Amino acid sequence: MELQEFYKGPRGIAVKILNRVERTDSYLDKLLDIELKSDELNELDKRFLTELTHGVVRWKTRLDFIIEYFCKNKFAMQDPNIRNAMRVALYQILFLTKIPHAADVNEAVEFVKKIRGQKAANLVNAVLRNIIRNLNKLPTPDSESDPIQYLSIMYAHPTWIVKRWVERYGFYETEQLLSANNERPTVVVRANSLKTNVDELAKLFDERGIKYVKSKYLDDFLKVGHLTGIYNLDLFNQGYFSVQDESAGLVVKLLDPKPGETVIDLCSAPGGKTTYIGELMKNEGKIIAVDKYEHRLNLVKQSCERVGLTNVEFIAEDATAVNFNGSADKVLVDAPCSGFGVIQKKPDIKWQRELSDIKNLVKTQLELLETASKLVKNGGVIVYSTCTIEPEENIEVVKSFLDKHPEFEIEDARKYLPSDVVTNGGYMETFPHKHDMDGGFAVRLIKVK
Ligand SMILES: C[S@@+](CC[C@H](N)C(=O)[O-])C[C@H]1O[C@@H](n2cnc3c(N)ncnc32)[C@H](O)[C@@H]1O
Repeated sequence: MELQEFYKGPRGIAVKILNRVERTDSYLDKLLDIELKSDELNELDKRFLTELTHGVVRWKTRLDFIIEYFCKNKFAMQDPNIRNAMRVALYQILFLTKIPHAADVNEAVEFVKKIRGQKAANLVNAVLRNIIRNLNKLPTPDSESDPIQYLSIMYAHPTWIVKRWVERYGFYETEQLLSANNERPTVVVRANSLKTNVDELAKLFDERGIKYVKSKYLDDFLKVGHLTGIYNLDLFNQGYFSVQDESAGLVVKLLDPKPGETVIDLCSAPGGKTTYIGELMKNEGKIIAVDKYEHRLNLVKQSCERVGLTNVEFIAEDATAVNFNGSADKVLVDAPCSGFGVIQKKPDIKWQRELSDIKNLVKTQLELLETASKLVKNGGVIVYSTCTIEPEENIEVVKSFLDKHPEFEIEDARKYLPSDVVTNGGYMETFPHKHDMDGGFAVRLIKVK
């Protein structure tokens, strides 16, 4: 029998995806997307598959710590199929408590028996049943002797990140941040003002039985909870709304695009901010959407079409290499970054990034700002933003840029944004544990001469 034949159903496919994430550093969502597009699973199973893969990646080292303890340190040496089948089972035992534990164990045992034989299945069975018997006395690392290791395991984040955050925020705030990062992400949508308004969209959601609350930060945003299948809704396909986190929406509010202006979006794909910019400009004026990768720029094109924007030009180009002068009113640099503000949505990021990535990204971020400085007119505005909370990629980049460019200065973000997302330095900083949205950074720079 081909190995592929074993990876059936949501649990089997989850193991296949998790094996590949571990082996190849592939992005979880890309692998998941392939499976979600196939007809092999029904809607319910697709949701379950997403829950299992995200859940296991989110809690990986916590799950491993428990299994390793009950495996008497033989877990790490097991074949990836066995390890991931056990993680999938333990994730269900700990976090999806509606499913009877016996079913979680049986599925894992049967899968391992087929793929690795009876002896391996016996080990899986014995360990998982032992864990179930000891659910009220699971092992925990000692928080006193090694607080970093404690947080790192209990909240499943790499030690090097935890260490950085404890140094920056202290133990208790780091614990809150790590805990918020492990929440299931909330889906937030933005009403498309070209086609509807937030009250009408709310009514349309009511008619479809979709629950929501209004965003407390943005008038045109609704938070719809943990809804899956949002992209399949008729209203989405008809362009009535886009899915966008509030932190991303706030970046566009800070840019404050107006009808008739010329706005350049230097890192535009997949287009969440481009479309919001276009909606606020009421489809009047010009937007130039740039991205380094043609295939990603196509996503921006599709989104613009879906929401009904007709004033967007698309340029697939490395924005650090373009050498042209411009006279844009506004330039958005939504830079590639480490993504540590979006760990809720992309839990694999925390395991894939290394400290050296941050240093390499800073170079590109500064180069992008350099390009932006040439494209914006006197009196014009650059907004520099990221979806990370790492100062090296945020305010430190801005400081380096301003040292070299005295013709720019920071304009206080309070003029555009609610004050609780603005720091004393006048720039936006958001955090999952403080604002219940993605972590992010944005600063508004004016070219004063
Ligand atoms: C954070 S994402 C942008 C998200 C987008 N603004 C949105 O709101 O949907 C960063 C984007 O920058 C693009 N990018 C990376 N390096 C670039 C470069 N040198 N020039 C232009 N685009 C670049 C990536 O392809 C990626 O699409």
